[in-house]
Amino acid sequence: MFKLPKSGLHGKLLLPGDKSISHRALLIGAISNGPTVIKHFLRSNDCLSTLQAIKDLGINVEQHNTDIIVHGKGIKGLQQAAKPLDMGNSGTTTRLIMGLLAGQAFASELIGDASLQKRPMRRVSEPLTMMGAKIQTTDDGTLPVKITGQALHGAKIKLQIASAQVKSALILAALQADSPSTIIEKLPTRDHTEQMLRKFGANIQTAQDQLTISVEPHPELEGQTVNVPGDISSAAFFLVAATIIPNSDITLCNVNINKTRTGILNALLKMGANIQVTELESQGEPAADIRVRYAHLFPIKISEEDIPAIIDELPLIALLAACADGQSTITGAQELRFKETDRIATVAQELRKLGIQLKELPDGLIIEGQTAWNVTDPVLDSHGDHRIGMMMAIAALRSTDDLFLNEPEAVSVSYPEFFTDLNSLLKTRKEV
Ligand SMILES: O=C(O)C1=C[C@@H](OP(=O)(O)O)[C@@H](O)[C@H](O)C1
Ligand SMILES: C=C(OP(=O)(O)O)C(=O)O
Repeated sequence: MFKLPKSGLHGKLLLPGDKSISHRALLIGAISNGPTVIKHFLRSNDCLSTLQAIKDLGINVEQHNTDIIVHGKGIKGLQQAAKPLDMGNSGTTTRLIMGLLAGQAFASELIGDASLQKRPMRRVSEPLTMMGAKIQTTDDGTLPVKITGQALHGAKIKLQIASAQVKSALILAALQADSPSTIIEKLPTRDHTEQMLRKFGANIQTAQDQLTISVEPHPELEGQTVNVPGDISSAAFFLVAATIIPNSDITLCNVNINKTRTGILNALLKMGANIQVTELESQGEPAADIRVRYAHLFPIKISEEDIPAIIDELPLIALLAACADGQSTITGAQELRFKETDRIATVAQELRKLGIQLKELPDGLIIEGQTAWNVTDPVLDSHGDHRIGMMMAIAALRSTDDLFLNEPEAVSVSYPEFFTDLNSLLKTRKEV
């Protein structure tokens, strides 16, 4: 159990690399010709699952701390793995690799940890079947998944849920099909796969509606250098911490500000947060330094069309709402129930321990702001979910009680240095 610190935040922080971009750089590097150099790669457990998977598929990888060189062998260069591929805790690895392996000339099996074994995989296997894929899940639609690689055909597929993982799996399969494919999203989701594949030489068009994606098969993908910007989903914990802890003033450096990811900035600004974004020159995805200071907060309404750009930050929105001046609502977020934990349930359960009043909806939460935080249980729990653990560590900074966190090590899934970085921002304040 970990005793949680209390203080305001000051100083500067360089965020670790973006998780979504790190996964994609490994996978796309593996199926490209020649070396791909990944700079500022995120060495978290989830990305290391992807790294191990491509090694198991016969790809040589050089590792120099956060610089990685992937020696890609082209789209037909992967080899059958000698054993089931272990996806660990990573939904992104699993779903993207399902699309990649569906069109290969060999069979694969995917396994994962207890949390990942509960997560739905038919959302990927069913649309892939429309391209001719042969994928078997358990009767519950979960891992282990068996993929018998097939010759795939192009298809027009309309997605039923807004998911970048599902979209990316279909794009990776469509690259291997016998004719062009069209994928139509329900709502625009993060577009790192499309952006990166274009950079590597693929012909992928996104229509003006931002929903319709056309994929030409069999591109000549050439290895590239990928500069991974800082992860806005990791920066979000400190954006929120500095906003809710009086006297805080921090600058988060080199944070990715891809518009499909900046829902947290938009929400903070709507709530009255004190944020300055200074865009940096960048050779890859856009990045910025973000200064944030303590502010008085107003309530917010988050609804379905807002969700994709803020999906992983919704637990933090619940915390912000608890500090705001009135009642906030999150709706249209049923996808939260299919993450590492059911994040509607775990957010409600954990924030209630601090005395925060909230109501669970099937697809979201109603949160009462500025109710007295009367701690009813000082032992908080990550439930093995990195984002819940980090959100509760930030919530604990607002409470005057001594609080503890169970399973703090879950943070390593996306942010192994989280507590070190948090402590550095707290220590800086003492020196001021
Ligand atoms: O494509 C990605 O890298 C991700 C997409 C999102 O999942 P969904 O596609 O299930 O919304 C997000 O929650 C996850 O952390 C990363
Ligand atoms: C949902 C997440 O990741 P994944 O789906 O890759 O497990 C996350 O990082 O919050």
